[in-house]
Amino acid sequence: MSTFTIPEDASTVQPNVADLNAQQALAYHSVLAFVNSSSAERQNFFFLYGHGGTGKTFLYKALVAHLKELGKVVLVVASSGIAATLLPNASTAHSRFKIPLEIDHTSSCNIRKGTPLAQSIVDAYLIVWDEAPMVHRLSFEAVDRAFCDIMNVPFTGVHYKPFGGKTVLLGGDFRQTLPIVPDSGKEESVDSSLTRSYLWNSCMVLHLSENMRVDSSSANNQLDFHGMNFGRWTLSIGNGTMPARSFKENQPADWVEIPEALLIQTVGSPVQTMATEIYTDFQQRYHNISYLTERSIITPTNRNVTEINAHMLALVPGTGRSYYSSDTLHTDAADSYRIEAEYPTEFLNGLSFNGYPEHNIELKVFTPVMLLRNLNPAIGLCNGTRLMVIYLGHYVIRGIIMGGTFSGKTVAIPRIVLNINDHRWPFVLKRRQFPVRLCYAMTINKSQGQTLQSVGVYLPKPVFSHGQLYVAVSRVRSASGLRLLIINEDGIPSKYTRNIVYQEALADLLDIADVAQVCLVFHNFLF
Ligand SMILES: Nc1ncnc2c1ncn2[C@@H]1O[C@H](COP(=O)(O)OP(=O)(O)OP(=O)(O)O)[C@@H](O)[C@H]1O
Repeated sequence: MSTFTIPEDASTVQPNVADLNAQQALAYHSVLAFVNSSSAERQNFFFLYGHGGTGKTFLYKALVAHLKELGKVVLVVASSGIAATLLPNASTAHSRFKIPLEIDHTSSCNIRKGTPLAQSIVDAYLIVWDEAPMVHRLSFEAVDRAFCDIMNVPFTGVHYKPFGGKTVLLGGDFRQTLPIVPDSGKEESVDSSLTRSYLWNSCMVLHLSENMRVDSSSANNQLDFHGMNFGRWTLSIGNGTMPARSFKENQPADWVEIPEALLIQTVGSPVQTMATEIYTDFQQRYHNISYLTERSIITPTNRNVTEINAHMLALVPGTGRSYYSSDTLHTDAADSYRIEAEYPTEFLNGLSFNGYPEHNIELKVFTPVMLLRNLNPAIGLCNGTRLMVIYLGHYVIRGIIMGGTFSGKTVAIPRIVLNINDHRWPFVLKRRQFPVRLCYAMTINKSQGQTLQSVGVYLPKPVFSHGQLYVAVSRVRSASGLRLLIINEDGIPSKYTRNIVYQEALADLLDIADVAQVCLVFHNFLF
């Protein structure tokens, strides 16, 4: 596939300790010092806390590279597939640690002692887990129970050690999206946060605050965004400190004004305007993998993602290929004949589910697609991996991975059977389909963790959950790469949009400066 120019991707750069800034170096040495310490009081549970772009991923990579060089076993996981593709040899935490999907206060992971997986945990010198705030606290507690069991450490009492004494470095940013708790509100969301777990009491927080993504020397970033530079402006959205107002009585005052310099004024169709703004010169560049890798339109809902993708697909020259799924239902109900008769195949074909492929997928060569399942993390095929399609076969689709540590690799995607268990229906839908969807546009939640050159934030409706606006505006290095298109409920372009920040989710980190100081004291003591 040498005819394609593979984009230079920052995520493939291998950082080492000399590249770290002062805060990163402090965190790096602190973890290593505590890991190496033989003290009974040895700290073994860390949280690397820093807002988007402070170089958490960069730091994990430096740590992992150093320990691998010393021949140590390091397990690297991330809460989402896309975050896993940005780290070396990482997989999702759920697949690696066999965390149950249905989880409660007594759950443990499905890891049996004596198995190779259990042994890899025993052997691990360090366990790194990125984007931790996205996962429900019960998942960490299940991992804690499982590790205690594997390490023969009592789960309660004075001899208890978090994670059975294994050194665990979690990281992420509580300003970004929290765990998705279906049909729930703010309280459940905040309660699901890691900071509400008993584990949090034993955690040492390491703090990064210097934004390495936003290029502070760029003139664009020095522009005045409501009295702030671009980096501070994005952070004030994340912190919820940007002045906000309400437009209706009895509604929270969480509508913020977006600076004119970042706004797109629509002319005609909003989707077309957004597409033209972000996919400039598309007719000449639709097949250029660098061009596709470095840009995306992001929006809160799948409905708008589908609308934009369909618009972009129509602009790609040539005829495409349609792939239809084979859909069957499975039920254990006594009256299964009645259920099968009530939900014929045509009905099943018409069902759409978040995170699953459609019955009918239309693709063309050169279109970007996102993988919807962890097919093989070892070769970069994770839920969230982006690929540019280069071959549309009957049994297989081939594509080139866009971004992440496997950028530029050619891979094959097979059809698989997906079991879709949605509480709205009295059956499990078995859909045999290629687990992909077009990704000229993606949801804000899917974009978390990515660094892009050009991002269009399409808001025909405002965001609906904590951290989404912050994730959306903090994907770029420079203000010049960010454009927002906001439509109000009267269908008119607007400069106001909602910024939902659950202060309760951030409150547990207010004393962070003190914790960082404690870390510094230990660091000075140990060196
Ligand atoms: N010390 C450094 N020197 C040079 N570049 C750096 C350094 N630290 C981070 N970067 C670069 O800054 C950008 C953001 O870093 P990174 O992705 O590690 O941040 P993050 O904290 O993981 O962000 P997010 O929370 O949004 O995932 C990347 O392009 C990375 O290569």
